[in-house]
Amino acid sequence: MKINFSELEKEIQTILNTPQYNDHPASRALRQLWEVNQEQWNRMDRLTRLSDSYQDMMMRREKSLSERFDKHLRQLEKITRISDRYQRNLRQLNLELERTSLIDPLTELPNRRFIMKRLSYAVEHRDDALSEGLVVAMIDIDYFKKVNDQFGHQVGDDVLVSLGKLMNDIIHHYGSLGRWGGEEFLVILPQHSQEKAIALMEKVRDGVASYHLSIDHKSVSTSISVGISCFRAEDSMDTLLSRADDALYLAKSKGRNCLIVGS
Ligand SMILES: Nc1nc2c(ncn2[C@@H]2O[C@H](COP(=O)(O)OP(=O)(O)OP(=O)(O)O)[C@@H](O)[C@H]2O)c(=O)[nH]1
Repeated sequence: MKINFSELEKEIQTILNTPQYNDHPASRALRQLWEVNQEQWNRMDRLTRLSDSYQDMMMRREKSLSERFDKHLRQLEKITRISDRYQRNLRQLNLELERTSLIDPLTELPNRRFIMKRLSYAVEHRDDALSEGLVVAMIDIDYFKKVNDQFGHQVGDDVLVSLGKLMNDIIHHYGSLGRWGGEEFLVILPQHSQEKAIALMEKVRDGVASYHLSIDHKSVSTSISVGISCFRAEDSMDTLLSRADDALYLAKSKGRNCLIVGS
């Protein structure tokens, strides 16, 4: 049988409030039972409220912890993004720095430092057993001072850029061209016989001699002198280069617009 507690409570309350039952022997016991019951209800109620407020507190705490965790996570993501961007910029700057330390800013060809590195590599890694060896060619533009004097330094710069490109277009399939300094260039041909090197440099010399650069309705033409040096077993980088330099000097003294092989 299902007990209706609310009805039962009302019934007991009525009995306890009826004066004529006050002296009834069961009245005292019933009143005590009623008070114990009320006390237990109150305790239950306190426990339930305590448990509710404990759960509320835990939920608030969990919420605040999770909010703090999310905030830290967002900060961490922001720092990671900044650090990634910083590292990308740093890498870019390093690449730029490396590029500017090795590339001539005017002609955009390898500069003297870079071409020396390449020559040092070519000397170290040459194979003396091969029939064709390492050849260098030193190039100097003839009477370049006159170009500057006649047309101005800016036109002189344009001539250096154009000739650098023209010569590089011919040479880059076979070796490397770099700006040695001023109006001088250096060519490295890692695997060339003397004849092949002469033929190639003759093509370069001829290309420059027939080239006319037109600037402001003026035609600027130039020529180059070339000193060639082929690597010998007893050579160092210095002796190889100084033989090319001596050959260039001879080419200049022979009237320019020609090439000489160093002996
Ligand atoms: N426009 C310009 N001129 C330069 C640059 N570097 C060097 N020069 C010029 O190149 C000229 C070299 O002159 P010289 O050494 O007398 O040689 P040259 O007039 O070419 O005569 P030879 O070499 O004897 O045929 C100088 O006038 C330098 O100012 C440059 O980057 N730009």
